[in-house]
Amino acid sequence: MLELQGLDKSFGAVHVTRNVSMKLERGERRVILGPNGAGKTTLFNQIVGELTPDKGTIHLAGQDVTGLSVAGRARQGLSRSYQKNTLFDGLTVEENLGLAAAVHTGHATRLWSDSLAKPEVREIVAEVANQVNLMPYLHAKVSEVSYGVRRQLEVGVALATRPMVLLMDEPTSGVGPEMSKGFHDLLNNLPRDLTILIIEHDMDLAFDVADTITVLNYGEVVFDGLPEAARGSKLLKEIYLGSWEDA
Ligand SMILES: Nc1ncnc2c1ncn2[C@@H]1O[C@H](COP(=O)(O)OP(=O)(O)OP(=O)(O)O)[C@@H](O)[C@H]1O
Repeated sequence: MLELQGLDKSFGAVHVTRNVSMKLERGERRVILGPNGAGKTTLFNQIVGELTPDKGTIHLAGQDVTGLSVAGRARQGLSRSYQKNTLFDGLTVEENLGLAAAVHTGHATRLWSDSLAKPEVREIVAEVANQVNLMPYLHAKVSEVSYGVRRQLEVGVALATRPMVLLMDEPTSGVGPEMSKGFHDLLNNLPRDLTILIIEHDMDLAFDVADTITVLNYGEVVFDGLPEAARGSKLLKEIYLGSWEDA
């Protein structure tokens, strides 16, 4: 579903991504782990289209999307859940989901209340609100909901574009252990045919939600395999200086 081949990226003399390749099958949930500075975010930005790789290709459902913009990739089914604040604070949760769905379905018009009334848009909003447990908050303004609900909504907005592949950059950063657990449950309850790639440095999340794990170190893939194998890997213990055993 998503295939990266030989992605290479340098900033001046700093070689940040080194010949990174991986393949995600449909429905696979893969977590990319790595210590600070390993190049995770730089890799993520190449996949979503915010950075152009110096070398290598990105294929989505068999199509080469390496030359496409962020929006072009989104149209092909690659959606990103933003950590950055991309929600409309003055609008309700329902309106935020509706706008994403309206843009995706081509129903976005100047009079956006009309867009939100379209049956196709309403259907997506209801489906996504259920998937990410937002039903109780639909009519609340984003500015009034908790940080945790905002994070759920960010995932919901990404899902409202009906992606084939969902990318997330450190989805539980900044949330406490309880909320983090709720987020793990949310991820585990998403449709099984959705392919998910998560960049993370929290090993708990990786072991809880991942089917497969890739570990980056100094921009290079040093592990690619099943979570059980990752747990037993000496190399990974070294990279994480013992913290691995606490995972
Ligand atoms: N635009 C840039 N210009 C120069 N160097 C950069 C740029 N972006 C990233 N780097 C460098 O590339 C390296 C990898 O950074 P990156 O943010 O991709 O790592 P990371 O694994 O996501 O780290 P973290 O977990 O701390 O977010 C770092 O040494 C960083 O300083």
